[in-house]
Amino acid sequence: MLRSCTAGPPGSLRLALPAAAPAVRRRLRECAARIPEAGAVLDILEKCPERQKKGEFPVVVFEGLDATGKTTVTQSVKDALGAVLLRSPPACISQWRTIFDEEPTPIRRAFYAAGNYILASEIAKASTQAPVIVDRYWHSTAAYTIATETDGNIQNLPPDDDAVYKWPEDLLKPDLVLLLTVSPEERTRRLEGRGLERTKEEAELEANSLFRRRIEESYRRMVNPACQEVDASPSKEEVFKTVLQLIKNHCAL
Ligand SMILES: Nc1ncnc2c1ncn2[C@@H]1O[C@H](COP(=O)(O)OP(=O)(O)OP(=O)(O)O)[C@@H](O)[C@H]1O
Ligand SMILES: Nc1ccn([C@@H]2O[C@H](COP(=O)(O)O)[C@@H](O)[C@H]2O)c(=O)n1
Repeated sequence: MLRSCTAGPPGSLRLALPAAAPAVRRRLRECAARIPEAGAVLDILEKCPERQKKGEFPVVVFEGLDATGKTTVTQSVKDALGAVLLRSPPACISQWRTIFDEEPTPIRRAFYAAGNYILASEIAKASTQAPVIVDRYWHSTAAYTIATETDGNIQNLPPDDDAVYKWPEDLLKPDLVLLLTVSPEERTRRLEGRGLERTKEEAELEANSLFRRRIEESYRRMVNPACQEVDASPSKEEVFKTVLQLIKNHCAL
């Protein structure tokens, strides 16, 4: 039986963050008798071909804390490029999200990791037809896991060259990952302006500035692909222009 991880040695982090698809499947299988939805996610995952390949169109991922503007800018970029917009976790499993959000870390993160592998099949297919814009992918799963499984300030994060910052070898890689950042004050303004009910994790993000800093720093330490940071504090129009230019420069569109 899987137990919840507490902050502590790198071993607990390794247990929390499955490093490849076989580990994700194993973890879902282990809890499927108790959580039928884990069996349902596993069934979908097992129908996805392994080691998905990208099509000829670019794949651009947007990452960042909640309320940094991902939904807003991804929608505009999608319209401007005639792209396909996908998000993680994908729609086919998102109805089970609240169930997994209540589970101990290893099971919860196995759900999000499975979502990334299922999303990879959608990206592979869509990128043969049009550019693909993705709202959260592996970097979110990794950064939130690392931040949850460590304590205190960013000095307590695993060192820069730790394997937790590496992209899983068997997961389809995007061409570009843009990390949207805004000041904590601006983020709070946007959260308040949006006025949606907050999840437990969002409430913790609000209350705990160290947690927020660990997430952002973990994003910054991710490698191959690394995140390209974008200051998302300007107006929606300006952020959109900046992002579109970055995509055009990087992806030769
Ligand atoms: N550049 C901007 N300037 C001012 N307000 C913005 C900007 N971009 C987004 N907003 C507003 O901030 C709020 C949060 O934006 P949005 O929902 O796009 O963030 P998000 O990163 O997708 O959040 P989540 O991860 O929680 O879904 C919304 O009310 C949106 O209208
Ligand atoms: N690839 C992903 C996507 C999401 N998460 C978790 O979900 C939370 C944010 O989701 P939103 O729908 O509010 O954007 C985030 O806090 C992560 O815990 C994930 O782990 N991996």
